[in-house]
Amino acid sequence: MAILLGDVGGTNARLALARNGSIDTRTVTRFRGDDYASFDDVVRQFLQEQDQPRVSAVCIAVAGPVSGGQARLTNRPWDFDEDRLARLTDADHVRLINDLTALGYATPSLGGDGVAVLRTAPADRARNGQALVVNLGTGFNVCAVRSLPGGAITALEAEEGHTQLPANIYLRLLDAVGPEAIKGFTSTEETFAGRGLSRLHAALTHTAPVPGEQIDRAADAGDPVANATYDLFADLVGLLCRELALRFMPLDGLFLAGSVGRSIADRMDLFQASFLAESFMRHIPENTPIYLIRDDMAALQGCLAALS
Ligand SMILES: Nc1ncnc2c1ncn2[C@@H]1O[C@H](COP(=O)(O)OP(=O)(O)OP(=O)(O)O)[C@@H](O)[C@H]1O
Repeated sequence: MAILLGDVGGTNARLALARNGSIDTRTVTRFRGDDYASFDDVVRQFLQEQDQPRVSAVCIAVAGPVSGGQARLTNRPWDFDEDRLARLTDADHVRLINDLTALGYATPSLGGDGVAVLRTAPADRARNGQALVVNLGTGFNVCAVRSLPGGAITALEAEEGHTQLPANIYLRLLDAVGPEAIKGFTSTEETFAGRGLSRLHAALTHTAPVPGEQIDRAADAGDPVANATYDLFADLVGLLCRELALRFMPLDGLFLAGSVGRSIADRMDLFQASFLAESFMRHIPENTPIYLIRDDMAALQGCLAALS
């Protein structure tokens, strides 16, 4: 019987069925959160469309903290409950996990077109069995991954988006946007998620915030302020990733993810300049390879791995 997998972010929810140990790619469906009152409504519609009234197991990755079989999306008022999902799907086994934990579980199986190499590190000998996923999307979070003997991995939960900004990032922002606009940059997530990019652009243009995809398109079309926004943003993401590299030592790889993460991939020169800034322990960022997760289904793969 089929397994139900889900990746629920603040903007989009993706659902799929897996059969015989792999995702049935024909079933992958994206739902816009704004169009539904609850996640249960999304599940009901999906199972009906797939003509699949019951499944054997369920694993849903949620962009928010998970505890005691329950979860709540950070950036949308949806809640999740393993027992309720079991009743809805008739499944014997239901598991909720954090969406970044799911991406962490997916890292060993990423390959081919699913991942792009943004920077190679000089020495394979530096590998230490540790990796880090850094997601810039509707929200911001990280997942530290540790490889265990025998090929298993463990993925750690975190709420990095709700930490304070490092002082060097705060000061660089203060310099760029001034003492009034700096008040909006209250956390790592408010600075580095999609609304952080929008906030930065609004502060530099003195206009109302517009969505990140609009800034990306304007930058590609040669708009000077959109490009200045991205130049500063890529520089700040480099500084942040340098902090994260020192904190987690992900010498097997730092994996950027999320739509905002993907939008800075072609601005890696500015990112690298701050990522590799001259400093104590510079060899740690220097020995950290950087990858971009391009596979939109990576979190679903991680959900499947979490059930095995
Ligand atoms: N090309 C782009 N450039 C910059 N920002 C973008 C681009 N496309 C989408 N965004 C922004 O990315 C955010 C959505 O991120 P993503 O597509 O990773 O969704 P999500 O999975 O719902 O997010 P999360 O898992 O963080 O809750 C929105 O803030 C959106 O405005």
